[in-house]
Amino acid sequence: MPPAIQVQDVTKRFGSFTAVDRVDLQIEQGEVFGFLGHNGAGKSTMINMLLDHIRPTAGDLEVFGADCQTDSVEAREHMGVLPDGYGVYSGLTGRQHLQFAMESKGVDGEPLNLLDRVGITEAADRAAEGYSKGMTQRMVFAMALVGEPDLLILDEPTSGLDPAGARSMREIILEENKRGATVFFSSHILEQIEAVADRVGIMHQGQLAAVDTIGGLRDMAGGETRLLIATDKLEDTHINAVEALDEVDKAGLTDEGRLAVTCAKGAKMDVLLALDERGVEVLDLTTEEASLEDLFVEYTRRSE
Ligand SMILES: Nc1ncnc2c1ncn2[C@@H]1O[C@H](COP(=O)(O)OP(=O)(O)OP(=O)(O)O)[C@@H](O)[C@H]1O
Repeated sequence: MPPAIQVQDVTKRFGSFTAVDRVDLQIEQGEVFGFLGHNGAGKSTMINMLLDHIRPTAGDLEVFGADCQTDSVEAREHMGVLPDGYGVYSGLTGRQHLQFAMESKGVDGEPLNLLDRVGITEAADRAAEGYSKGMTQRMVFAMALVGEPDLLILDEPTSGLDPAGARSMREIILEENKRGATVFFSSHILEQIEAVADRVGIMHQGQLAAVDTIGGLRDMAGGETRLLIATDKLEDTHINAVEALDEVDKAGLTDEGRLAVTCAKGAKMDVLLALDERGVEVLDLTTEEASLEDLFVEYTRRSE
């Protein structure tokens, strides 16, 4: 079984500027893969090479075993694509856009079913150029779903969507994955990726800074955790004592007067004991795992 996406040593230069720098990436069939990076990190450039809209300066890209450049027609047959910034056809309704997508893929079906799935049935017979940004995004997503593609390539799929729209998009992504589709989607909205992705790749300045599961990234980032502790009393000596513990990175007071401690995951008990020994009673304790946002900042900082 070939991988859904195989990228080997790919570089893309625009003049003297390197937009993608020696990237290797393999995505297995059935994965939901989140492609994360700041503006300008190289995400769309990678996607455009998969679609053969631009050619790599060096390296190879394959989709389901088909070379994206020399065998681009076959590669494209596997894909349903939601591009970044789709230009609608003037004068065509939403329904006609779907009909057009079906004809180009040689697929029979009822456009309304897909428009219904993305929640814009009522606008089906209005000209799409009058759609709002979110409605256009939903329509283009419906076009990507035509023909149950093996691979969904979604470039910033939630851009322009309200929170309900973003949630429904995530639900559809998971449904598509359940029926067997591999999903590759780019975003700089971390929670979107955290909510659905099996694995995450972090692009930074054209390079793939890290690829792993969210759990794996957390472990690699040191497995730190943040404790928020409400106590009956708290003096500087208590805070200093906690901060002096081996596996504690920092300890300080929050605006609400709680003790905030960043420490290794296993150090929680040491912190509580240190407080107990000094007669400080713990009234409440919450633990926060590092968010994907923290990991992202950590990785991009490290690869600079
Ligand atoms: N055709 C082009 N000519 C010159 N430079 C380009 C071209 N296309 C992209 N770039 C540059 O390559 C870099 C990567 O751009 P890319 O669009 O891939 O980023 P991105 O990660 O998709 O960003 P965003 O999140 O803003 O969409 C940017 O610095 C961009 O200016």
